[in-house]
Amino acid sequence: MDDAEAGAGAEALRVALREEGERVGYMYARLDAERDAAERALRQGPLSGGGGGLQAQLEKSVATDEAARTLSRLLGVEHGLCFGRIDHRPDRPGEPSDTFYIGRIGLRDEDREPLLIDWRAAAARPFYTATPSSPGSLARRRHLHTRRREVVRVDDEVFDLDGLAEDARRSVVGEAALLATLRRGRTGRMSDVVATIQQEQDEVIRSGLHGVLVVQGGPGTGKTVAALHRAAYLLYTHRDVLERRGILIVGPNPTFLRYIEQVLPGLGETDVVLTTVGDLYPGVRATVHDVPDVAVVKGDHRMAELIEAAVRDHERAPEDGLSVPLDDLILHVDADACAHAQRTARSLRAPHNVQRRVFVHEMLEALATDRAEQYERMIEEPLEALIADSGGVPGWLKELNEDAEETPLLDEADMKLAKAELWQLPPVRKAIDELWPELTPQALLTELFADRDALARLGATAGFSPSETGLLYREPGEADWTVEDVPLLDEAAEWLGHDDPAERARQRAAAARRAEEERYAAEVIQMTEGWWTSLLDASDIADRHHDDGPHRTTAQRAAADRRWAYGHVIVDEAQELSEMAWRTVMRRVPTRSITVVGDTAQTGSPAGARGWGDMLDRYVPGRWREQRLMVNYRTPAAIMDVAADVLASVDPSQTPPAPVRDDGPPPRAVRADPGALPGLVAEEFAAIATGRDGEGRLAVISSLARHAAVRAALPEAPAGATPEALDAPVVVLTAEESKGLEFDAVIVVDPAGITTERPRGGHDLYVAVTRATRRLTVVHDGDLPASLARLSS
Ligand SMILES: Nc1ncnc2c1ncn2[C@@H]1O[C@H](COP(=O)(O)OP(=O)(O)OP(=O)(O)O)[C@@H](O)[C@H]1O
Repeated sequence: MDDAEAGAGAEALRVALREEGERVGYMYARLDAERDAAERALRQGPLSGGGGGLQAQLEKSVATDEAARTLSRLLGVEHGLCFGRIDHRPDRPGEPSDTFYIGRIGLRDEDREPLLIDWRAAAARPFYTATPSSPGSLARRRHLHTRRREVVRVDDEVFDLDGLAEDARRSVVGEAALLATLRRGRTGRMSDVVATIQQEQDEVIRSGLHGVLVVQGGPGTGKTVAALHRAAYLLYTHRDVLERRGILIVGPNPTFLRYIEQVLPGLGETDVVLTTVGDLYPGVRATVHDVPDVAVVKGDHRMAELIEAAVRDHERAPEDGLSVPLDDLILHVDADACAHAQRTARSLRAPHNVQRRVFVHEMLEALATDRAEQYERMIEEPLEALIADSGGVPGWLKELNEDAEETPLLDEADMKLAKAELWQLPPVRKAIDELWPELTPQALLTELFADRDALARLGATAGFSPSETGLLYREPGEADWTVEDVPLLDEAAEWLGHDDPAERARQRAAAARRAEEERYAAEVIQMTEGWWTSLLDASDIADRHHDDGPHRTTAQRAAADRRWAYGHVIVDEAQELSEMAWRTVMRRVPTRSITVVGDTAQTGSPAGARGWGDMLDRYVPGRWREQRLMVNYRTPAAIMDVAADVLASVDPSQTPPAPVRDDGPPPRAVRADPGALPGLVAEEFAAIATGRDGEGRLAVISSLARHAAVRAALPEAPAGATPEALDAPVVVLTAEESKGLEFDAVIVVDPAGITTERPRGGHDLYVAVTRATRRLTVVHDGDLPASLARLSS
C-alpha cells in the first residue's frame, strides 16, 4: 500500500467514525427522550380518566406497570446501545440500498421511522447469519464499537469482494469484533454477547419455541450465553404466552446463577425464574449433595416406584378389621368393610391425602352403623327375651318389629350427625389416622429413611437390592434435605396431594369472587375501548382489580407455586440432572417446550446423563432435536491441547471443541505443595492484572483432599460456591463448584486427587482445566496423571 492509499484509508475511517458517531449520538438522544417520557408516565400515571371507578383504576395499574417495564428496559441498554449495521445489496445496480442499524432495543425517530432494529427482530437476523460464503442479500456488515456514547472503532466485512477465505465450520464471523470481546478481562459476571453472536449460536437462539431442543457443546462453546439469549429472544417473539406463563432456568448451583443473572435484565427481560434443582421444591433450599453412592440411588427412576409404594403402605385395611374402644362399647368394622373403604377411596383417581377424605367418610359410616346396631341390640335383646318368656308375640309388637327391620337405623341426617360426632372423638380419629394418615412429603420421607425394614421391603417391590436401599437409611432428624432429596420430595408431593379443608373453602370462595370479577371485567371491556384493553384480557383485568396486596409478577407467582406450568424451561449444565430430577423438571412444563443445554463429556454426577436419549426418550421418545456447538470461545488453543488429552483419557469418542483463541502463554505444571500457593497466586495475578483493563480474576481449583490445605494457604480468598466468591479477585473452588464458571487464570491443585477421588474424576479434571480464558498452572506434589503428560515436558 502506498502513502496515498494509506492516507485515503485513514480518511475513509475518519469519515466513517464521524458519520456513525452522529448517527449513534442521535440514537442516544432518542433514548433519552423515551426515558424522560417513561419517567413522566411513571410519575403521573395515565393522562386520561381519573376518579375511582374500575376503569380509572385499571388504567392506572396498567400504565404504571408498562411505564416501569419500559423504563427498566431503557435503562438497561445504555452500554453498547447500537453495535451493528447491515447494508443490503441494492435490487439493481445504482439503486439505493436498505441499511439497518442493529441494537439492544428497537428505536424510532421523530417521524416514527425505524432508527434502530432490536437484535431479536427478524430484520436483524442477517447480521448474525451472513457468512462470506453465504452472505444472503448483504453487501456489508459493520460492527460498531462504542465507549460510553462515542463510536471508537468500526470493523467492516464486505461480502461482495472475492477471495475471502472461509473454513466452513470453524470460520468465525466478525473475527476482529469477536476477538476484541473475548480478550476483555473477566468480571465475575457473565455479560451479554448480542454484538458478536455467531451463526451456529444464532440457530440455537432462534430455534422454534415448541418441542425439546438439546444444545450439546464442549466447554466454552457459548452454550450458556446462547441459552440466555434464547430466553430473551423467546420472550420477545412469544411475548403473549411467555409473559403469562414465564420461563424457568435451572442451573447447577447458586453461584452459577448469580454469575448469569445479570445477563437477562441486561437484555431487558424480567419474567424469568432462575433456580437450581435444590430450590425447585418451594419451602426447601438444599445446597449440600449426598455422597456419590447415595446420589446414584436417589437419582434412579425406580425411586418413583419406591415412593409410591411408601405412600400405599400408609393406606391400610387391617386383616382383623378395626376395633375402637369407646366408653362401654367396642366399635368394630370388619375386614371386608375396611377393604371396601380402601377400595372405594382408591377408586377416586386422586392423591393419597385427597383419597383419605373418602376413606375417613367410609370408615365413620361403618363405625356409626355399628354403634347404632349395638344400641339397637341392647334394646332388642331384652325385648325378645320378654316376648319369649311371655309365651307368644302380640300382633302389634310383631308388626312394629318388622317395620323397624325395613327402615335403616340411621337416616341421612342422623348419619351426618353421628359421623361428625365420632370424628370429634380422639380414639376414633387416632384409629383411622393409623390406617390412612394425612402425610406431608417431608414426614413421609423422614419416616421412610429412618425405617430399615420398610426400606428393604418397599425397595424390593421397586426392584432395588437391600444394599441399595440400605444406603438410603438415616437417623430421624439426622441431616438437612440434600439436593438429591428435592426431586424425591416433589415426587412424594405428587402422590400425596394436599387436602386442607380451610384451604378448600378459601379456594371455593376465591373462585366465586374471581368469576364475578371476570364477569364484571368482561363487561368493562365491552363498554370501553381504552388503549389498555388490547393489552389485557378479562382475567388480567380481574387480577388487577382484585386488591389482595400488591400485584405480583409472573416470576414471583411461579417461583412460589410447585404446580406452576411454565411456558418454557431451560436447563443448563443439564448433564448433571438425575432421572428423578428430570421428572421434577418435566412436571413444570407439561407442554414439553424445553431447551436442554449441556455437555455429556463434562458429566460429574454419577447419577447424571451419559447420553441425552437416556434422559429424554422417556418423555419425548425420538422427538427431541439436537444442535451442536463446536467452537470454543473461552480457552486458548494451548490449554485446549491439554484438555483434549484429558478428554481422550476418559472418553475417546468425544471431540473437544476447536478453540478460536491462540493467545496467552503455554500452560505449565509446577511441582510444589499448597504452601507455595501464595507465591504462585501473586505471580499469576501480576500477569493477568497487567492487561488492558487492569483487572483479572483467578480461581484455585483443588481436589477435595487438598481443599483444607489450600484454604489455609490462602486465608484471604473466599471458598466454595458462594455469591461473594464471584466478586473476589481470587477464589478457592472444587472442580464440581467450578462448573459453568470462567476465570482469567486458573491454578489446578492436585490433579491426581481430582481424577481419582470421585467416580467420574477424569471428567472433573476436564472441567477444571477448561475454566481458564488466559493462563493455566497445574500444581502437583506427586506424579502428574498420565493425561497431563504433555505438561511434564
Ligand atoms: N458469540 C460470542 N461472542 C463473544 N463471546 C462469546 C460468544 N460466545 C461465547 N462467548 C464467551 O465465551 C465464554 C464461554 O461461554 P459459555 O460460558 O456460555 O460457554 P459454555 O458452553 O456454557 O461453557 P461450559 O460448558 O464450560 O460451561 C463466555 O465468556 C462467553 O461470553
